[in-house]
Amino acid sequence: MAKSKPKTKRAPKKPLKAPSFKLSSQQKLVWGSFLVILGLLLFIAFVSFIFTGEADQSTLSNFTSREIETQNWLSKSGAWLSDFFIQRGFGIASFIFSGLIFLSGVYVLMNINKTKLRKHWFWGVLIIVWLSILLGFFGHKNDILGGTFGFEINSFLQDYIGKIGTILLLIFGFITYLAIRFKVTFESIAKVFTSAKKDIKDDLSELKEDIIVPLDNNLSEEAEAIKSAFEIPLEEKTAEPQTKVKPVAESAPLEVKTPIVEEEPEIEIKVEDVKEEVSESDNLANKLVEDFGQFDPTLELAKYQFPTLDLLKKYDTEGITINQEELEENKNKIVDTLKNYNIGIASIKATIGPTVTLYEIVPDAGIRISKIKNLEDDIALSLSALGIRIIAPIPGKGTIGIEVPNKKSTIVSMRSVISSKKFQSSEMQLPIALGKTISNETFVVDLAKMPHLLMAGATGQGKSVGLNAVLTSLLYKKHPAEVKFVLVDPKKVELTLFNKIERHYLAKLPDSEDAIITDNTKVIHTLNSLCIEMDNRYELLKNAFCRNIAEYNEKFKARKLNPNDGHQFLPYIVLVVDEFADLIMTAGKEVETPIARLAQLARAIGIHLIIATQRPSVNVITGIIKANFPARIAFRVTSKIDSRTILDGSGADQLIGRGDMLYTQGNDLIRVQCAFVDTPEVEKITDFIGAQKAYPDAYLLPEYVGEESGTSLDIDKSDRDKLFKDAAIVIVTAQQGSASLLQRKLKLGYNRAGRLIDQLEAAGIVGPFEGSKARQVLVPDLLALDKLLEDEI
Ligand SMILES: Nc1ncnc2c1ncn2[C@@H]1O[C@H](COP(=O)(O)OP(=O)(O)OP(=O)(O)O)[C@@H](O)[C@H]1O
Repeated sequence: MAKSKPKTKRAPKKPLKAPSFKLSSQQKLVWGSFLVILGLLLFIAFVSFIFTGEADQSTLSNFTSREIETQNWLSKSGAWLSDFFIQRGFGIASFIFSGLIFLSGVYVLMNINKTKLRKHWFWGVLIIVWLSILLGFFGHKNDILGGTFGFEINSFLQDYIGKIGTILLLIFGFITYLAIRFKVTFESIAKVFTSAKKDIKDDLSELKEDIIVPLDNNLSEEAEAIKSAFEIPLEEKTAEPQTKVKPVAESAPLEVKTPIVEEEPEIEIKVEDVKEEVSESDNLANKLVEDFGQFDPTLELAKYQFPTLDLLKKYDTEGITINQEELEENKNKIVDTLKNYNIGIASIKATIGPTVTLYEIVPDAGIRISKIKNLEDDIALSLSALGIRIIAPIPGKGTIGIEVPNKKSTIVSMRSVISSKKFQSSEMQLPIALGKTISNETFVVDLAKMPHLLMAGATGQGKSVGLNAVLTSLLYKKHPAEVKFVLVDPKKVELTLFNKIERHYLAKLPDSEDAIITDNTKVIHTLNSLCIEMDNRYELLKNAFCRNIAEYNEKFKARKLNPNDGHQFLPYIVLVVDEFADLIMTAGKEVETPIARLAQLARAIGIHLIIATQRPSVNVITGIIKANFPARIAFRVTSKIDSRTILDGSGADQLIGRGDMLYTQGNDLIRVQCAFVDTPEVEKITDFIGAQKAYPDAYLLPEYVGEESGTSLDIDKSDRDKLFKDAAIVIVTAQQGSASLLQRKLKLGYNRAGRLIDQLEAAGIVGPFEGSKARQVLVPDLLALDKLLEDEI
């Protein structure tokens, strides 16, 4: 069946262009001023038309003749336009048109969100129509009140539903408008009346207090009568007002209440109390929202512009190329190999992805799945390709999948995933566009749902690119007020570019100069500080009766939480640790404990962890860390054991590198080609953001006072390691206080060497921990050491 001619064809590409219609700054200026001026001209022409319209009527038929003069302030065009809009159109409601056009100009000039403008136009046109019909009701043919439109529609309606029907229809239109546009409800109208009633009641009680001296008894009685008249419907609707109009002493509200208490269970009364309290605070919040609108966390950087798509690169090699010959060849090889082992195939189907093609086969009835699974190596051999992965069966499909790498892989650009509809229209809290799946769909996940991410892979397989893809996604979707990054980069080179957006997006310790953390002591401080931030946030959530950060922020935006009680809008915090193995090796438990604590507890309060490591060994990814990182990404690793450590199964060892990855968030393994974002692209994005107005400082984390100086000095002499003296000799001889020196010279494990260093510090032989530098040796030579040790005894 092989075809003689290799036929290549391009798969239909998804449109890469951003959906929005963009104008350059110059075009905006031209368009904006054009619309503003047009709006003004129309307004002037319309006003003039009210006075000169009648006189100009006769001139309209001779519009082209220069001899005939018009009186409109804007001459012939003014007269014609006004006649068109007002007389023959919508009557004086047409003034709204000039307003809408003027407003559109302002929006374009000031680059304000266009969705709001669309709303204004929508409602504006509806009001024009409604007003024109309403005014047409009162007007006559050919008058300017409702215009021809208003008059004609009116006469049409009146023919069919009569005058009363038309009025009722107009009222209905008005109510619908209020309900949809201003969300007015029957309850809110009732509330307005109730609060008015309450105001009057308060005024009356004040009045009553003023009239203490019964000089004017009648007035006091009157006031009381009015007061009780209002009280009755609140307490008990059935009670007759007359019974209440009694002298103050006899009005006895207790009498009314007692039967209620007896008949009704107590709980109901309590419920009413609570309701009143809640509604009062709600009322205040509603009023604040009415007056000032919802709290907008982005207000401080209101003019902040999100990075544009053109900062990201387009790649020529993008788009899937289908090589029919390759497909056919691979299919035949798979079928033949399976046939050699007596496995018949009922059907075979291919799905082409960016780096691999998935062949889905349905074996003949009675074939055992394990038999096919065991043939992984044989199929790889016959296809002479690395990175064959067999998925038997594909979850939820009832077929067996064989993934075969494409001869020519295609790059998935960051631009293509960021511009995808799936990412652009995602409603996720922290959306991350990771790349494309085997079926070429953009793969978007929510970091807030993960809630933490573990990334592992051998060196050079795409981890750093993956981290950059995650950070880029968030930069494209989240305002600086909504998310903050804590970046830990022991390699000191990978994340430095993000320094430029320190005052926009980064969080740091109050006393530190650099926001990106490269030093191990600082990492420990930062992690502990994040734990404090976590505890503080939990306290805030508890006080606000919220279960998670999303609820809390919603409540804060609705102005239901008082900033004077310490409440504030809480941005998400994303902690990114590159080279986690390095940290664990040098700081061990000190790092593991806060990380584990954050991983266990921080999800609800919006702190999310992303940890990347080159060495996915069990002493780096410990059980406690694994248990709290259900979402994992595995790039290619070198051994099955490493794959098992990350994914709890094999697969990562069969990837082909360069961003080919497996993603899991529990059970399913999804193969994704990671989106590629290059350093120059990240640089452009950070430059773009960095050039804009920023907050005065990075987001400050709570202060953490380290304890390491105290703890090490508490070590008891009797607890010293047997090798303590030997270690001291090694350190003093080499004049270098490092644990790795002890490891090498005394052939020790890291932990024991670390303990020895702590003991040497306690004994005053080496100085305190200084991050990546070796500790200072405080004893100059062996003689001094001998003396020091003797003195101790
Ligand atoms: N998604 C991708 N698409 C195409 N090529 C990629 C992708 N990811 C990585 N590569 C290629 O692999 C190279 C190494 O990637 P990267 O620097 O991310 O590896 P790494 O795992 O971080 O390595 P190290 O651990 O040494 O820092 C990149 O320079 C790039 O050429």
